[in-house]
Amino acid sequence: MQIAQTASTTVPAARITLEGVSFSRDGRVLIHDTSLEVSDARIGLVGRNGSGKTTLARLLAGLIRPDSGRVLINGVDVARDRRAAIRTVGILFQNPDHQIIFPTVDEELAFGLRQIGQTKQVAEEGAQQMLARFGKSHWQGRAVATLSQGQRHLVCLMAVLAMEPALIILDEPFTGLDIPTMRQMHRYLAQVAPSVLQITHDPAALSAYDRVIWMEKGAVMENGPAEPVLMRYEAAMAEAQDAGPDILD
Ligand SMILES: Nc1ncnc2c1ncn2[C@@H]1O[C@H](COP(=O)(O)OP(=O)(O)OP(=O)(O)O)[C@@H](O)[C@H]1O
Repeated sequence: MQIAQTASTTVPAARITLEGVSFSRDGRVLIHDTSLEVSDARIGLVGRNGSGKTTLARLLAGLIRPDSGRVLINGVDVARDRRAAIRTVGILFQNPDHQIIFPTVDEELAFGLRQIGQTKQVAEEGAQQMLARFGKSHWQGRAVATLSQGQRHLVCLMAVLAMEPALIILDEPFTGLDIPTMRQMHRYLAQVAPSVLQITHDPAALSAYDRVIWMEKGAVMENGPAEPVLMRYEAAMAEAQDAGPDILD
């Protein structure tokens, strides 16, 4: 088991288990009978457009329920035990506006903490602490609508981190950010997140990762140490560049 060095403590990596997971929509199989057992601090998820990465991420977060099989994170069946799941897995989407539901920054941060059972007062204090930790105490009471896209990403990240999940899933959440902002986001994550699973189309973003899972057509094509898997993935993508998209349609 890999260990993540965070700013405050040493936390074991989350245990991710898929047992014969299948998922279909509109009569199409999007994830085919997939089994997996991994426990690493930094995991990359790569694959062509439509290969099933976001669907797998949503299954891992318990946002959708498998038609058959189970998804367990640290032993929590995330689709069935939603209460435990929101303490265990956090997910960051590409577009912060799909995630933020409250008008002000601190309401947004406190909401997640209320969801995990904290009282209003404790949740509000937790929101303030999170803002202070990121040097953003002056965002207290700030309207989300007045923040830039990068700043909204940071709000989403803080909201997820405040809940201290064992696993944070990033579904291309930094697309469209400028390079310094993206680097800053990664620095924050490196300091605080125990386990991260990142979906990306940029293999360079995964160079320091422990493991890479490569999806093809709704199944795991490869799952292993980052460097050799990325090498084979990049070689396959270079070869396939004229072969048309890998979509399940
Ligand atoms: N709600 C849905 N109903 C029907 N089909 C869907 C649904 N969501 C996704 N799909 C299909 O499932 C397949 C996998 O989609 P998914 O979003 O998981 O791929 P992805 O690997 O994340 O792709 P990308 O790299 O383009 O983001 C695609 O063919 C997509 O059209």
